[in-house]
Amino acid sequence: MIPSSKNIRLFTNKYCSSANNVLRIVIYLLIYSGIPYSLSTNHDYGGYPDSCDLNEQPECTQTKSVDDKSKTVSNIMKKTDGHIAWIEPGEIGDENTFNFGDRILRRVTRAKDPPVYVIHDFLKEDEADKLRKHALKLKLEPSTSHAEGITFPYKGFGRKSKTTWIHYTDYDKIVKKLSRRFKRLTELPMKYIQKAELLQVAQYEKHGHYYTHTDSHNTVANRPCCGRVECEENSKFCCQLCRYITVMVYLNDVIEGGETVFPVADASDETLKKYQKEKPFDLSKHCYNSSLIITPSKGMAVMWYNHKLNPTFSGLGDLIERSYHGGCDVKYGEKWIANLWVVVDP
Ligand SMILES: O=C(O)CCC(=O)C(=O)O
Ligand SMILES: [Fe+2]
Repeated sequence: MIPSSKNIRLFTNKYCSSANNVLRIVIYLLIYSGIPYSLSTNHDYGGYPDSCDLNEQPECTQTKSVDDKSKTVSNIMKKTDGHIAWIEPGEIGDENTFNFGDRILRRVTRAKDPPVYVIHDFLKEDEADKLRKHALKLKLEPSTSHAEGITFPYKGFGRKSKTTWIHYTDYDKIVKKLSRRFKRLTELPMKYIQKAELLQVAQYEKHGHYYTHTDSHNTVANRPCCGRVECEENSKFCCQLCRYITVMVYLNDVIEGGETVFPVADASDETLKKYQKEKPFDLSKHCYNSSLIITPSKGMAVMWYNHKLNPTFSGLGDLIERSYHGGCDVKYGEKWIANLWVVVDP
């Protein structure tokens, strides 16, 4: 019998729908067994629905992709029951992709200890320009080192730049949904971005630099985190630095110099000890001995962890000793950066 088109339709409907069902079950089993995640380190964490990003509704913490990941990648802890994300760096060169609607961005591992990631084109050229223009309008003042004398050994001469600060409600107006971009990148709940320190914009002119330092330090009991309280500038006993993550974005291309360096990233214990003993923090002399050297590129973000999490993954842990870093001399041109310091209470 020659099958009529109606018969073919019935046949295909019947068998294709059961084939579809089988396929569905296989996909379901694969997803819930975690096999896709254990087979690949190149996860796409970019799939959160838009509606989930801004207001942190409880259901947003329960999206399937989050649950899948927390089942299979145990060290990526999510905000359910108070856990805070710590993104495992994997191997150098590993990358995760993010879908930002009109473009795909890649978060690439550049170091494992501390975990350092770079994200090219995190800001578009015109967005970086707008932030710089806004900072100029606000007027930049000669930089001081926060909590001088605690994290920074030079009392002033090791940092040559100017800075100003922008609240998230303002930078979100200048660069649409930038706070949401920070949230996606850090994989932290929005409240950590909104309660981060103000966004610092810094301008280095020729010969500008920032010698080796850590952005944070080990915390002490009974002192609030800076960014949570109003303090007199440099009054180191009023607050303490609790900067879990730094996200630094280059706002221009530097003609020559101005590299960001991590002198002892991934170094052996022996090298770290020697570094801490000899303190070759003067980057005008020691820039290029660093184990990780990042060349500024307009719009690129560099993200790193300054602290581990405490053993329950619910608060700030120890300072990561190898998070020493700094900015080398700008040899020609100038250098602009924006720093977001995400605060987590101990
Ligand atoms: O300028 C750089 O590359 C590093 C800046 C920095 O470490 C800071 O502002 O804390
Ligand atoms: Fe720094």
